[in-house]
Amino acid sequence: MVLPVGRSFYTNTRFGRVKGFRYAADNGRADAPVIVIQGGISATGQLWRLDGSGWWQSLYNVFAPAEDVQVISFDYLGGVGGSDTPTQPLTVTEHTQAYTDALTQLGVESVEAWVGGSFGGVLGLHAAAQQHGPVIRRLAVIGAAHKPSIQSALLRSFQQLLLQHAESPQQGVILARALAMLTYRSADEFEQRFANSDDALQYVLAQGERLLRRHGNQANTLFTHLTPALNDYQVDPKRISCPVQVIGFASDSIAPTALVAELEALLPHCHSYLSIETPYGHDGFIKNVADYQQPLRHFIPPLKTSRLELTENPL
Ligand SMILES: CC(=O)SCCNC(=O)CCNC(=O)[C@H](O)C(C)(C)COP(=O)(O)OP(=O)(O)OC[C@H]1O[C@@H](n2cnc3c(N)ncnc32)[C@H](O)[C@@H]1OP(=O)(O)O
Repeated sequence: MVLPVGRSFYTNTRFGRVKGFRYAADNGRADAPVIVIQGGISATGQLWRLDGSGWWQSLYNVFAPAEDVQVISFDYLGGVGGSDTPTQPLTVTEHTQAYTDALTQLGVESVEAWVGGSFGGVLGLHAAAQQHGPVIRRLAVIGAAHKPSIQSALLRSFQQLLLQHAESPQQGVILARALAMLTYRSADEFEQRFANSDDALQYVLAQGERLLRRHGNQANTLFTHLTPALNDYQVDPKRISCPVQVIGFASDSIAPTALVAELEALLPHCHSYLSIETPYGHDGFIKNVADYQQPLRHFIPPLKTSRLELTENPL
């Protein structure tokens, strides 16, 4: 089955706006169960694209698009996509409330599964713990924990200092992202990948420049409106009644093994806990999908195999 696609879309993804959010929906039947998928702070709702450049492209094989589910993903408020930037930074609780309100506005009363990586996992934990909004029936938390690690909070504070002391906002973004990259990858990968620290420095600075090139001034709001929230949040796992699948990465410094194991131990209904060995650290949630896609598929309710064929818009 080939669905018509919108003017500028590469897949059958439909975009919409609700309560300041831009969202992307890969729709099956209009009444099909909803799966929410949210990525890290630099994510947009466009998870997959025909040319392979979607934010979480490797999840495409796991989920979408199938006729019997609707996959919904939001651009973050203050993020690099098309959602609004709030007048002032929101806390994680406020972000979560805004999300669940937007889902309610879309007529979603229950979410069959919330699949969240990194920031998206933190939001999923909050959404599942809150007593209002759509019911979350299953939650997959990938590379996230119920509170921030002290080291990652410290390094985010340094990112703020870099922004404040840089010669220009652009330079601030490059340096802050470069430092952030140290928290996204592991010491082992740097050891294997680079001949010396100059090569590694070139790589992380290139990542900062890449973020700036792609997103311009919006890249700045990542640091002013999103990352600060991550230094100060806590969710009580005991308030989460739905089954949770926890996926962690052995070399992750944002959600280190000790914290992820603590989350697993505190959850009333941990369906399964998977700790993946990888040199990619926190980026394991993007780079190591092949290592967890089977357990994730098993955790999420069965999807029919009648995949919708992707097509470019002929207009
Ligand atoms: C709490 C939270 O939510 S935090 C989570 C936030 N997570 C993120 O924002 C993701 C961060 N990670 C990234 O951005 C990574 O680059 C990923 C995951 C997107 C891709 O990882 P990989 O596939 O391993 O690619 P890699 O890190 O090598 O980067 C590739 C790019 O860097 C460039 N690059 C790689 N090495 C070098 C180098 N030594 N010098 C210059 N450029 C380099 C490549 O040319 C390529 O650029 P292009 O995409 O413009 O062609």
